[in-house]
Amino acid sequence: MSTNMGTSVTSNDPLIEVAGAGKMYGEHRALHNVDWRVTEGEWWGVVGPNGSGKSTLLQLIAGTEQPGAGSIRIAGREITSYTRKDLSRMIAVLQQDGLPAISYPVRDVVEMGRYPYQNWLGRESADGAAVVDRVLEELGLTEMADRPLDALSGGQRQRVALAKVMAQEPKLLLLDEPTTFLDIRYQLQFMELLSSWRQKNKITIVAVLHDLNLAAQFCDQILALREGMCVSSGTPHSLMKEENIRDIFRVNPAMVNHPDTGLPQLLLRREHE
Ligand SMILES: Nc1ncnc2c1ncn2[C@@H]1O[C@H](COP(=O)(O)OP(=O)(O)OP(=O)(O)O)[C@@H](O)[C@H]1O
Repeated sequence: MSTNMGTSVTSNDPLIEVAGAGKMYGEHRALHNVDWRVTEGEWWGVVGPNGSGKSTLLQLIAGTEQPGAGSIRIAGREITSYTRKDLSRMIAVLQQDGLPAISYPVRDVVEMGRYPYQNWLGRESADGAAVVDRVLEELGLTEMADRPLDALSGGQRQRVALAKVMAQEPKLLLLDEPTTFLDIRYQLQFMELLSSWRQKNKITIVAVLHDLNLAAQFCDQILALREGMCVSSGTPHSLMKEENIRDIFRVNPAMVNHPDTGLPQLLLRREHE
């Protein structure tokens, strides 16, 4: 197995290339024949009903599950050709409840993001402490760096989880419903933090999101799955149309344009008035 990172993407190689990917769990088909290309620097939202295969797709790209059919290529190479440590230098994953309420101090948790850069003695050659300081500062966590995680609110803990993946300095960030447990203010704050971090560091983001309005406001492109298949992909304007939403989610929507940006936003119509 090669340890050559080879993470620079040539102009022809997408950062992620999913080709004919399928995944079975026993008799259950979680994904079927998914083709998808993500170019470096893009922010994709992955949407779809419960059980449509979003998390499974993310796990294939993270390398934590193997496809039963097709292939996953990262930066032009089969994902299986990378070592686990190579992948963790390149890809960070953040789940919906990013960190459990344990008694570890904030700084220690953020430092864990530096693990992929440490040797077997737990030391790293680059100045990891400076990276951790900078990330704590950027996310407004410096004041609470010594507080234990279990003394923070869920929203603050999710900010620490974001700090930990930022300290990892990935090229690609995979997020699985990261705003699920956040109130609307923290949801927006979380997405804005991601957005400015992405602009500064030119990273690529793939985020599974249930909130279509947030997806439309922040993502460049959206991929929609239904019953394990890719049913639509494109810009928020092209995807967020009444007929698409009705078809994918089986609800009756009304679309409006955001008054600030003109981006499509969705209102739900009640079935019975
Ligand atoms: N480890 C597993 N073992 C068996 N079945 C699984 C496993 N993981 C997922 N599945 C099944 O595969 C299908 C797709 O699941 P997945 O979690 O990818 O969907 P999802 O779109 O992320 O759903 P949600 O929006 O509810 O989180 C579901 O029917 C699920 O029950």
